[in-house]
Amino acid sequence: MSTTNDLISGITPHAKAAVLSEALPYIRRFQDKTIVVKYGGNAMTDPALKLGFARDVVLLKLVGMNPVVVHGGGPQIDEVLKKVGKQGTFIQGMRVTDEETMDIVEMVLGGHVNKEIVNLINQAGGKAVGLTGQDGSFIRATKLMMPNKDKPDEMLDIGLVGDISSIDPTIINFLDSGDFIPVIAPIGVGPDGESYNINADVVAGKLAEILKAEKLILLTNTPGVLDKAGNLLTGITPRDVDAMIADGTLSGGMLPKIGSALDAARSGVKSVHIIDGRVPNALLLEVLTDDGVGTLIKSK
Ligand SMILES: Nc1ncnc2c1ncn2[C@@H]1O[C@H](COP(=O)(O)OP(=O)(O)O)[C@@H](O)[C@H]1O
Ligand SMILES: CC(=O)N[C@@H](CCC(=O)OP(=O)(O)O)C(=O)O
Repeated sequence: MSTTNDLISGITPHAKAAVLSEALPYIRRFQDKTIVVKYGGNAMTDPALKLGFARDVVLLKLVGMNPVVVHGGGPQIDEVLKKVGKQGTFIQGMRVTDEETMDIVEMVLGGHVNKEIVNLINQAGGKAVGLTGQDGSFIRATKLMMPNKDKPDEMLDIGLVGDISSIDPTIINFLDSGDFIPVIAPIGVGPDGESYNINADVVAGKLAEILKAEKLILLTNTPGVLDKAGNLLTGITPRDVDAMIADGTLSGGMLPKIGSALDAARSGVKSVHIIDGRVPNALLLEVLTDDGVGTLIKSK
């Protein structure tokens, strides 16, 4: 994987200055605005990319925006499940979560992955604070009952998976105003204090809505949303999404992602993007340059 230094080594000083200058209108436009960034587990594979992501987040904070990071970690959970002889099972993009799996989810997401991102952001010069929805009970959830898409009047029980009932933004606003960068693991707390596993795209979408975010950016491991032939779609509407779900073009982890992205766009988040987290500095490209990357999710 090439580093930022490799990428810019052949560029003239004038071209570098031009890129910085191009960022100015975006820095002004997004001053004090909240940008919710979902960092998917599939985009977290390469150490140089992870460091680059952390640097991008810190840069956005230092130029006056309020980045809020929500992370996933599906593949990282699968790795630990495998070590204990369990196989991850998903229904419509949601992990079937029994008690043992939930313990592993808390350990991997709330522990290892969360602290790694916090540490990387801090190493890059930011002040990150890691949270799960258990902290201050800020993400409340109840057990999700999922409609069976083959039998519409039947509900599926997929274990300790949470349906968000409320998000209290107080702690996030408090951290933002203190120049901290919140880093959130997608775990909710139930009425009796129990933990629920929630898809990270769903948490990011709902949080963007509640925080009245300017942008929601979902970083994943594809160039964006792809059509049937595998070509990148630079923009999609709700009608496109319905058609692509019906004909199976959208499947697996893309289902909760696209659903959350659409909900956020319809609830007033000004721009919602699904972008390729494997591209170095993807976040900066999306926020600070004229060249949007990935797919823009339109509200209508
Ligand atoms: N039409 C589509 N366009 C792009 N990706 C798709 C599509 N349909 C299904 N996918 C799958 O969705 C995956 C991204 O979701 P997911 O695995 O949950 O990633 P993340 O960890 O980033 O949330 C892609 O790697 C791809 O396999
Ligand atoms: C209910 C559910 O599916 N939870 C997800 C939470 C992590 C996640 O969403 O990770 P990615 O963003 O990397 O896919 C899971 O257990 O995998």
